[in-house]
Amino acid sequence: MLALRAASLDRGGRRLFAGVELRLEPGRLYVATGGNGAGKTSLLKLMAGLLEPDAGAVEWDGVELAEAGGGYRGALMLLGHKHGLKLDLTAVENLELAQALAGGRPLLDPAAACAKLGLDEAACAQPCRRLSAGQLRRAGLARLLLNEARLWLLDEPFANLDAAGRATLRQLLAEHLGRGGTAALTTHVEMDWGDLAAERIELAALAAADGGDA
Ligand SMILES: Nc1ncnc2c1ncn2[C@@H]1O[C@H](COP(=O)(O)OP(=O)(O)OP(=O)(O)O)[C@@H](O)[C@H]1O
Repeated sequence: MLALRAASLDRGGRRLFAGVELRLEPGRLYVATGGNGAGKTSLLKLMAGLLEPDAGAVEWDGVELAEAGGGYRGALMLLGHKHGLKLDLTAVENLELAQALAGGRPLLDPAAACAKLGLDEAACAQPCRRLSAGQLRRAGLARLLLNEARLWLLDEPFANLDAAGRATLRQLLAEHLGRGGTAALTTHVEMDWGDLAAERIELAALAAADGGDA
């Protein structure tokens, strides 16, 4: 389980939040919301161990991320707001590479993962530079299906997706939570989370609770 303990984060000379206590429980979805520059991506990077807290701690199963090392990387699937695909490779080739590099137990083969994200064979067989923005997003999200990961951290995963793509992603999230996984994501899309029972993390509220500059 990931936990922020009295965590503070400054960026660009500005305090984004301070003293945040947060536990990401198994089977739960957390949705970070806030305007541009509010700190949503920074919060995910802090959770991923890509940024260090300026005060307090971020822990995985009770161990600070800096110490948790490979155990944490194997449990984590982080998808940034960029698609992260190599444009000269096909979607399947990208996924083969991602699966080989990932730490967790393999779950699904890359072609099947592409198909589950609604990419047809023609889309999967051409270099990613020829795909549309929504197709690129789908190919990037297919990485969620490749390897077992207890914690998904997803930055703007609904961006560029049409209604069918959004429904697919919701289904993937529901299946992940149903397996006891945890997910935290950022979004600008207002949606009814329904059965997913998302818990909101409102960046403005975190900042207001602290207030002031770094
Ligand atoms: N590499 C960086 N160096 C310094 N400051 C940064 C850096 N990246 C982001 N910031 C600052 O951190 C603050 C939060 O940025 P962040 O990207 O976390 O916001 P966000 O809520 O994800 O925004 P958006 O909705 O626009 O994606 C902003 O004030 C931004 O200028």
